[in-house]
Amino acid sequence: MVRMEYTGLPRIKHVRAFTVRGGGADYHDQGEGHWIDDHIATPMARYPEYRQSRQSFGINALGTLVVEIEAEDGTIGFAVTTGGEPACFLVERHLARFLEGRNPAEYEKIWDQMYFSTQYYGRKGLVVNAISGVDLALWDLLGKLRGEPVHALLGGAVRDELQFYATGSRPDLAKDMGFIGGKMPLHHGPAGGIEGLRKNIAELATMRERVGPDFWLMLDCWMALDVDYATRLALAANEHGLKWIEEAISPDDYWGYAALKRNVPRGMLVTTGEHEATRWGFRMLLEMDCCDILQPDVGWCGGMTELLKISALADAHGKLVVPHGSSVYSYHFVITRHNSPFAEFLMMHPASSEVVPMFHPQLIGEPVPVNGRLRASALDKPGFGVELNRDLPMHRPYAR
Ligand SMILES: C[C@H](O)[C@H](O)CC(=O)C(=O)O
Ligand SMILES: [Mg+2]
Repeated sequence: MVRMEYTGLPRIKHVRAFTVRGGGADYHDQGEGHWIDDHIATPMARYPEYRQSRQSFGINALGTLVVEIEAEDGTIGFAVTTGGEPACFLVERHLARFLEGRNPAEYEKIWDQMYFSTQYYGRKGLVVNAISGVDLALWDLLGKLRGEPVHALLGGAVRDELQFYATGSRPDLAKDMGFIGGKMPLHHGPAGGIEGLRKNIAELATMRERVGPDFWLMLDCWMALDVDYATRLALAANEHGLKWIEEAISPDDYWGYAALKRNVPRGMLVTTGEHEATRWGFRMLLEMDCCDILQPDVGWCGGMTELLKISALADAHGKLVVPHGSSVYSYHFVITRHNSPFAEFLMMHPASSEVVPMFHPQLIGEPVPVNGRLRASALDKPGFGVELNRDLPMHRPYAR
């Protein structure tokens, strides 16, 4: 039997990896005075010298990774994620071999080979960020080659628009801008003692007064707490209608999350997953009943190929998947899934007072919510529908 070339797509010619600094996919890499680096509770706050600023302990040490995949006909797919120079090494010196010369439609096999070839030193963190970047660039290329948006490749939109909640320092302003809720960073952790706990609750109470009884308010704890502190915070915050408590403890402490989920007041949601990776990591969260909403970051969890598996697993467990940040990579997913009913929008304006594109200045044509919403038709462009801002100074440290 003659086996037909089933896609007619040009093969992959070249994979390239670059670093770029200043916001964008490494959204913590912001200038001074930004709300995202203003005394936010972290696991490093146990050391007073690292308490005021997350940049002081290197939250922005990596910078952005840009992956470009060029096909033989000159079409280029690209993606951005966090990873910087070490991720460039991984992409150019290890992962590129699984793509060059291949058919871009073979994303399952390519993912499998990237993951299992790095498993002896990878599995989570930086290596999976790099795999995610390559995977997203591949989906972008596939969409561009087929002339279809990624959401169409995923099965198509299941609703006409996306609805967003906003993460930032001013949920009250987010409400005026039409968002459905506001997630604030927690400012004090266990090192701040009872005084800090009271300040956390006072901030929440002030915001509740400003936004009224119905607007969603959430707290992002960025892995800073222990189960006892998180439980006390949740109980006190319940009086002020906290909708969810996010990433309260270490992502490795599945047992702690299971305990926290049992401890929080009925109706309050426990969310986590932005620093979790792959179907196996999320399986732990699901089977140990760690949370109510999974929040994979599309650029960190293994990319779109892996997110589809994570979301199917979550669906079978009756759980929602609301990806962390990740801009267009998240929007193209959320619009296609019933168990992803709304999306996050990270307010990257330094004072959270204006809507600016989440990955500014790296993407050209990055859509932003208007009145807290985005029409599905705004995503109707080939691939992820954005272009790379080539005016930025990009560096290719491991060119081959
Ligand atoms: C605000 C949080 O500390 C973090 O910077 C962002 C995040 O975890 C989220 O958007 O979720
Ligand atoms: Mg978070």
